[in-house]
Amino acid sequence: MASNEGRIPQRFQSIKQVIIVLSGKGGVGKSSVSTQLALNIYSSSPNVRVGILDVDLTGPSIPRMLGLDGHPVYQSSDGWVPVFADGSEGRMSCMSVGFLLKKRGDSVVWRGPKKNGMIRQFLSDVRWGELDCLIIDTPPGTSDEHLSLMEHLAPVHSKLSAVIVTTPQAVALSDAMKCLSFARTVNLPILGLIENMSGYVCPCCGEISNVFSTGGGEAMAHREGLNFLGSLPVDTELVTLLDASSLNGDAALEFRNEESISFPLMQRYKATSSSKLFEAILEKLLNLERCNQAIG
Ligand SMILES: Nc1ncnc2c1ncn2[C@@H]1O[C@H](COP(=O)(O)OP(=O)(O)OP(=O)(O)O)[C@@H](O)[C@H]1O
Ligand code: SF4
Repeated sequence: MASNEGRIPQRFQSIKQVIIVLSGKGGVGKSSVSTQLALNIYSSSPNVRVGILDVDLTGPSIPRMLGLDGHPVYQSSDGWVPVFADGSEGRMSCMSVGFLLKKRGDSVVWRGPKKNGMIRQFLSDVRWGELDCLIIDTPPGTSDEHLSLMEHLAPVHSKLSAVIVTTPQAVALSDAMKCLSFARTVNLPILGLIENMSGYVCPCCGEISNVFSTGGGEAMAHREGLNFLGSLPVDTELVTLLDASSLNGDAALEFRNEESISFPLMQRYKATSSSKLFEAILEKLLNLERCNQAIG
């Protein structure tokens, strides 16, 4: 796998901010938080340009969540052209190993060096152009992918930081602590922590009930001196939305035609209660000064 490592600084020169989304445990909602972060940043201003790089090599889900499954990636003489979200007028772009697999469901079984090569190639070869923010969705835990990202990005980008996603349960919190420890070890500033699947939004009346424990993420943030960015309840509307985005063929067309206005995913997302809650999270993020972000 050829890569052009020397191009990484030049590629990242035109990207104002890079946010790495981390979680200690799988399935806590890291990819859906990455997707929501991108959608909220996109809609925060009419000229904002946002990219998502999905480096969850063994379980890429961003193309599915953005409704971009199966889109081809073009290789130009100057590198890979990212995939643009339908109707986003080129303001939301995405790159994922999911676009490079022959079919959805194919798995990537790679050892460390090959994974590192892929990440290096993503960082050096994707033509993001000017971006206000690049969000990087990572695999759960802290592994080759995270080390590789830090090795290549920390020396070239001064606005590199992370968001940690956890659920409130003890097992997820204990894994989130490992992420925090990783971030501290590699001097990665943490913007804050989001507690996902915290309570349940009733689809009938919108009331939030605490089915499982809640508040564990907030308590951990306070204990560790992190910014607590907010809680997101289990939201069936959000699941329906992200699952519908993954439809292919006729079903997807039918879904898209219901909302013929540009960027149908965004229209649907804005109607969910998660979107309102995430607006507050973004507000907090935007207000954070970088000097308050660094920890440890
Ligand atoms: N707040 C939420 N309410 C309801 N469903 C959610 C919520 N957050 C995530 N989900 C759903 O839970 C599932 C797992 O979420 P997601 O893929 O974002 O997790 P993940 O941490 O990225 O997982 P992994 O890294 O292990 O692939 C998805 O089907 C997603 O739609
Ligand atoms: S939250 Fe309770 S009261 Fe509200 S609709 Fe659901 S079941 Fe009924």
